[in-house]
Amino acid sequence: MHIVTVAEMRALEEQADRQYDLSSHILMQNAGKSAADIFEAHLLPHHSMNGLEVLFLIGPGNNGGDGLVMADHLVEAGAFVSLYRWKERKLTVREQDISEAETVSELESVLQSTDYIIDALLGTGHSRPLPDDMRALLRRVEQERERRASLRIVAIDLPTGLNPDTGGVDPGTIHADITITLACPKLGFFFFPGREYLGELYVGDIGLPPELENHLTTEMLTDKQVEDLLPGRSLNSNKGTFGKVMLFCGSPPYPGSAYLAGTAAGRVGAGLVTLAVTEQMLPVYAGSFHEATFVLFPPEDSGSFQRSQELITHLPGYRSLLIGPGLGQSPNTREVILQILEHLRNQPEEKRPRLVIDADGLNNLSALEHWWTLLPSGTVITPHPGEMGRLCNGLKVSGGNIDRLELARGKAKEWNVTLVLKGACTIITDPAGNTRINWQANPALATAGTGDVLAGMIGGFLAQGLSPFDAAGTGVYLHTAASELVSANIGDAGLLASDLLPQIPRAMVRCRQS
Ligand SMILES: NC(=O)C1=CN([C@@H]2O[C@H](COP(=O)(O)OP(=O)(O)OC[C@H]3O[C@@H](n4cnc5c(N)ncnc54)[C@H](O)[C@@H]3O)[C@@H](O)[C@H]2O)[C@@H](O)CC1
Ligand SMILES: Nc1ncnc2c1ncn2[C@@H]1O[C@H](COP(=O)(O)OP(=O)(O)O)[C@@H](O)[C@H]1O
Ligand SMILES: [K+]
Repeated sequence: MHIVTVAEMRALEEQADRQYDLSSHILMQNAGKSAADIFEAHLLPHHSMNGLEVLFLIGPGNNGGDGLVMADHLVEAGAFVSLYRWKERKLTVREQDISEAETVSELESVLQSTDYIIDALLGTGHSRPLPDDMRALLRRVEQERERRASLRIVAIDLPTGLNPDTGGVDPGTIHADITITLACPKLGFFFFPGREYLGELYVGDIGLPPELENHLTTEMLTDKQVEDLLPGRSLNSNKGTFGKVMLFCGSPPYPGSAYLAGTAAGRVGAGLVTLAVTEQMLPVYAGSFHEATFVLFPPEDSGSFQRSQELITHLPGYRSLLIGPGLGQSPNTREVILQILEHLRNQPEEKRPRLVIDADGLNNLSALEHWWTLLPSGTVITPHPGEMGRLCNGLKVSGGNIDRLELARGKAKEWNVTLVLKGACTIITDPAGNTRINWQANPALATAGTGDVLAGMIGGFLAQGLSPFDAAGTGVYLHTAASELVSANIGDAGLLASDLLPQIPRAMVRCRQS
């Protein structure tokens, strides 16, 4: 599903008119019908439209027009609809226009009884700050919701005052419980603070021919897309079919990282997981990770060449290699990484394992000038904002605002990598600028070790033959989907990274069933 800027959305609408005779009027009819259908489906199975009280706040432009069409459909389906036209200060209740003098008190009484308020004030045409009286109206709606927890607010296309290009919000913008956006999600939905204002997001089809979107390169990850990307599982398969993953991860202070990443690689379906560990570390893993095999690695005080050669000797036959989680930072470790990278660069592409570098793999590299020139092509890197900052010479990288999109795109191209810029609404972008953004945000994931799980999942998908961009997108999406399954039981705090592991296969099943 493509994500659009306002300019792209307008261009799509213009092209639909020019090439397919889909006038603005037709698109609006489709938009209003689609919003009504989504609203009705959302109500079921607990509520029906019959007798439901719905108040529409209607703005001066096409967003208001969408609201009017939607209102007609709701009336037909049996709802009690009131319309408040903001510009004209005019209220219509059950088809009766309320006289101007009484509008204010009547609006107040409708507000106090309505089940739903539909925000069709402004959509993508919002420019300039919201006028005071519109802010006051929205504030009154917000107060009413605070008073009455059952009141629900539905935004059409977007919550009024949210900037669809940047995710900025006007001080008057209120949180929607549901946003029914039209045709495509808007770029600003994936950035903060806007992301917090949308509630549940639905996308309404307005009948734009899909081929109009062919040139768009930014997508929202969806169940359907990930389902299509998941590797097939033929009946006649063996562990070789699903690829082997090698991990160079974990060190005495951080033993759990290798376990979390390795198990995650297995949980996404990789055929075999091997940990390259020192003899000192072996007992830690042998007791907890029964399925793994091990490459015994010389200890850190032996020469880096001896260490890297041990791993390199075992690499043939491995389809992916994960370097980094829990590795620690030291000159020796950095040397080992550099020698492994040199070996991979000198291998023909079809023979070498696909590489994922995370955490201390990145931290070790970021100390070097032009570190990216050392990477083999097709590498995936998975920095969180702090690691990204280090990779960018100490730049301060934001947790979630729009700046991070341009940064990610620019750096994926400059560094020639598939870049996973982690955090709420993780961005995945490749050197050609293709971008996928994860809509899911879950604060339960903000805990140590969840990044190790993600890196392992991506390694596991690479081993199964997915391209770097697809493996990264699939891993990111299922990682949050697994966290949602955990959160369904425990809420949004208290998740341990290891809780994700058994939920990963369930997240894949859910994706396939959706
Ligand atoms: N044009 C089309 O073909 C389609 C448009 N659609 C709908 O149309 C919306 C965009 O329509 P518009 O371009 O008319 O934009 P809006 O309906 O968002 O608002 C534009 C109107 O609001 C006024 N306005 C802008 N900023 C304001 C502010 N701060 N305070 C008060 N008034 C302000 C403008 O002067 C203009 O009259 C979309 O969000 C979507 O809901 C959909 O129906 C799909 C098809
Ligand atoms: N609020 C959030 N919403 C969605 N995902 C999140 C959120 N906070 C953290 N994450 C995800 O959790 C993981 C944390 O990884 P990272 O910061 O590398 O931690 P660690 O190195 O301790 O494992 C990343 O995949 C990140 O995208
Ligand atoms: K709106």
